[in-house]
Amino acid sequence: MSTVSSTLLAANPTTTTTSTALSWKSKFQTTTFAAASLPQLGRLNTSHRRFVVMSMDAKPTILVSEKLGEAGLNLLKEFANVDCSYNLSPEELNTKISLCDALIVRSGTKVSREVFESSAGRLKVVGRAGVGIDNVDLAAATEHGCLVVNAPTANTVAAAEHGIALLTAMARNVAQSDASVKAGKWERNKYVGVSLVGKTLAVMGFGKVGSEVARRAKGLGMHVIAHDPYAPADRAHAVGVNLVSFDEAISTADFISLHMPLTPATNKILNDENFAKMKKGVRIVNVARGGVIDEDALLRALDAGIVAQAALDVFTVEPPPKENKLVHHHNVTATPHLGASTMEAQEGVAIEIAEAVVGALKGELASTAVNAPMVPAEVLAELKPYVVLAEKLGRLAVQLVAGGSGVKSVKVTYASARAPDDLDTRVLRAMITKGLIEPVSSVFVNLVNADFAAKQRGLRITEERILLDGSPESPLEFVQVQIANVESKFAAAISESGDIKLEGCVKGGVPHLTKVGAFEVDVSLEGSIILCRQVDQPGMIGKVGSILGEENVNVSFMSVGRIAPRKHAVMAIGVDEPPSKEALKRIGEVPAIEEFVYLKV
Ligand SMILES: NC(=O)C1=CN([C@@H]2O[C@H](COP(=O)(O)OP(=O)(O)OC[C@H]3O[C@@H](n4cnc5c(N)ncnc54)[C@H](O)[C@@H]3O)[C@@H](O)[C@H]2O)C=CC1
Ligand SMILES: O=C(O)C(=O)COP(=O)(O)O
Repeated sequence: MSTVSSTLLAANPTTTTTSTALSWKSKFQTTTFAAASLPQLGRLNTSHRRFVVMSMDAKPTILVSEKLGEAGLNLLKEFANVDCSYNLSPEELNTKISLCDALIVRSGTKVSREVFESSAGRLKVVGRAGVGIDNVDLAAATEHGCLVVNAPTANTVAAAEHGIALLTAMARNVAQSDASVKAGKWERNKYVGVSLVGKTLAVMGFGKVGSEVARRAKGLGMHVIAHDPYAPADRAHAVGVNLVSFDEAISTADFISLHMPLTPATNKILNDENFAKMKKGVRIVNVARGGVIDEDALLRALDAGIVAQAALDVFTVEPPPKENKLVHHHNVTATPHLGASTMEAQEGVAIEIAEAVVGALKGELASTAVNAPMVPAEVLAELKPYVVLAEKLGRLAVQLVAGGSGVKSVKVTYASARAPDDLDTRVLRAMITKGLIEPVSSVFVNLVNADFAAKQRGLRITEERILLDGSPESPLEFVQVQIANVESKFAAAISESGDIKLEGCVKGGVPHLTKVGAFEVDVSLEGSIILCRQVDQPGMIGKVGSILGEENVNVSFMSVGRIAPRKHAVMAIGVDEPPSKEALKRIGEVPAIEEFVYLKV
């Protein structure tokens, strides 16, 4: 039996059984869901603990477009159909992608906007088997609700070791002299190198790789400084490194080693202006990304003798064109993007990315998500019933809006005894957004694209916290959703402030609706709901209950909230199956009922 956790990264549900969507499944797929893991599937008779959805193919398809370590491939194959197709042209990739639920790439595949557009919504996860995600159009991924995960740790040491290999090889002309010996020459005077000990190395980007390079360079007796606007000074001090300004780093260094990501801010950060600030005879190592150097400017700096040597693992265009002058420059050592290419790193990266991709396809939150909030598994487990509550409140609230009133402004209030930094509401906000948008549009919304989807619709969601006294044992006491400046098809849902207002909480792990407008109710959000406003009087529950009974609708909960005896009251009725039109008509005809609405949960 395979179980699927309720997912936050879900595909648009094509099945009608669930509101919080499934992951990669389509309505043709056979999957057995454990009822307990999918509370949103509705109330199940205990004799029907499983849902079975018929299928043509029970496995998702994962396209692996570049060579991946065997151990990772094996993990993928246990869960999915794996299509290893290397060296695809962009057109071939665009064609294939519409048949794939996940794509795994390294640095050689450009995952452009066209890839996401061509996938027509099927692609749910892009796994980058490595660190740099500059080859993935993250904005397009997010807009298409596609999660991007990377494998940020497994190749750190390999990249750092390659940096050191290039540093030492460059200083001692290893590549050039090797070529010379192989050409039958013996040029001992030509290849006199420079020493590293006592020299200053500037590590540009003091992250995982940069700090490992620094550690190793100190072992070689170098004086190491670093520049990284975001790195904490104490982490640098722990390695015996001083963080300095960009200008100080590049102007005092004998060697510069680049370890920052390629971003708009670091693009061509080493340019003519900055080469001019460097010590004459500086040596440069780049195992980061080709794009952080203006390659034409580097060529000019090499020719002018400002840069004595460069060792480059990465290039703006990979592979670089055959006639690339940098590659052929006698003072340049070049390797074909080998930083991560050790047996150990490739196995590690493959396992790291396979686990992340499979987890994401199963609907789990990835801890290496690049374009979605990373919520630790234990926090998510605790928030799980609130996640369901959040989506249901959004879904109910939007159904209360009268046709023609555009929803533009939503306020969400979280009441909790937890300190604000001890309660991560991003997931809840995303799920409320999902609930608000999905019933009234054709888009699907998940944790990845919720904020984007809201913004695109001009939907402003503000969040407020009510800090309660008491025990912070449960993360939330209640959640309120208010929609401002709209009319409601159920006038009683309008609160004193003029907004549609719903409030809910979790009781015994089950989400409950506890307030509609100014009326307190208590109905478990497991089936669907009928809300009736009536003049409070004896016998109302019986009347409506018997109409539903006669129409064969199972009532799960009934609750009446009133302002004062014999005044207006709101009755909330939980029903297991949708009532027929006839049943609803009969409820509307009960004389004391002033208005009613049927809401799908
Ligand atoms: N050649 C290869 O095969 C490999 C290349 N890489 C490249 O190395 C880069 C670094 O990898 P990690 O250390 O794992 O990433 P990381 O995210 O741990 O470190 C990057 C560091 O760069 C810093 N940074 C950002 N903007 C900066 C700026 N303008 N100036 C200075 N520092 C800046 C960040 O604060 C961060 O500390 C990756 O982005 C990737 O492009 C990584 C692995 C293998
Ligand atoms: O992890 C990175 O950022 C790398 O540059 C490694 O690239 P690769 O997976 O070897 O194509």
